[in-house]
Amino acid sequence: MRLHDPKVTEVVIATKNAGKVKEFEALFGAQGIVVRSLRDYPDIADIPEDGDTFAANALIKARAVAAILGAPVIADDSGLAVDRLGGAPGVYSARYAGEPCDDTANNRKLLEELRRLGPASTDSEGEAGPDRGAAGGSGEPVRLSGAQFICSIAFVDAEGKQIALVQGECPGEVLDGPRGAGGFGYDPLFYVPQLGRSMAELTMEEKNAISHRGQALRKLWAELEEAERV
Ligand SMILES: O=P(O)(O)OP(=O)(O)OP(=O)(O)OC[C@H]1O[C@@H](n2cnc3c(O)ncnc32)[C@H](O)[C@@H]1O
Ligand SMILES: [Mg+2]
Repeated sequence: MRLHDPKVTEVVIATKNAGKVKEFEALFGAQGIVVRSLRDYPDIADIPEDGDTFAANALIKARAVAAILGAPVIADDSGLAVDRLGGAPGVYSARYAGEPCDDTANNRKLLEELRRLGPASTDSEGEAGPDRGAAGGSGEPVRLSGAQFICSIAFVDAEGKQIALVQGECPGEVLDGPRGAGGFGYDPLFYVPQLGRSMAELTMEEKNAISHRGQALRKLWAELEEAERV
């Protein structure tokens, strides 16, 4: 990938999330691009994320940091949309259990909310199959609901003008308890049916190959390459 300008060797990503930074480092590192994040700029205050959508929040973060640094900036706004919770926690994923953001508390709240609804059954979602919502003694993990990880990535120039805005999605299911020690956030509760493992049981490469973030970033690369061609 050439990020807009082939001479670019470094990108700024408007995130404080260490898990996101590691994933972006792996994704951009493969292109020889160094990632800077807000962890390198500790004086930049928290940016209010008051948009209604992931896309709006990604743009808010990218523009706020571009204005401070006077440089092009990428931002990622992402989260989990759970079918049986009507798409919650959605844009509130980071503060689902309140502020400050606490992954363990968020995961606990997600399990509480789903258990409150009772067992997943074949009726509520219409798509439940024999291995959903019941362990059935088959060794299959218990899944409480279908869900999607969603990631919007915004790229703005130094003046805050939108260069690209893309979104990636990753479908899966919410487990009834955590599995695995990798990843971050909701990964231990997010089961990837086609791999038979939770997101937290995947290597970084496996996660980036299928994740909402990996997909969004590949769309961004494709858009920028297309823009350079015309
Ligand atoms: O705003 P920044 O500084 O980027 O960091 P953040 O952690 O607040 O990020 P968001 O506002 O985008 O909120 C995303 C929430 O969704 C969760 N999340 C996003 N991507 C995830 C992933 O790949 N795996 C697990 N959880 C994820 C994450 O843990 C947060 O709770
Ligand atoms: Mg945030």
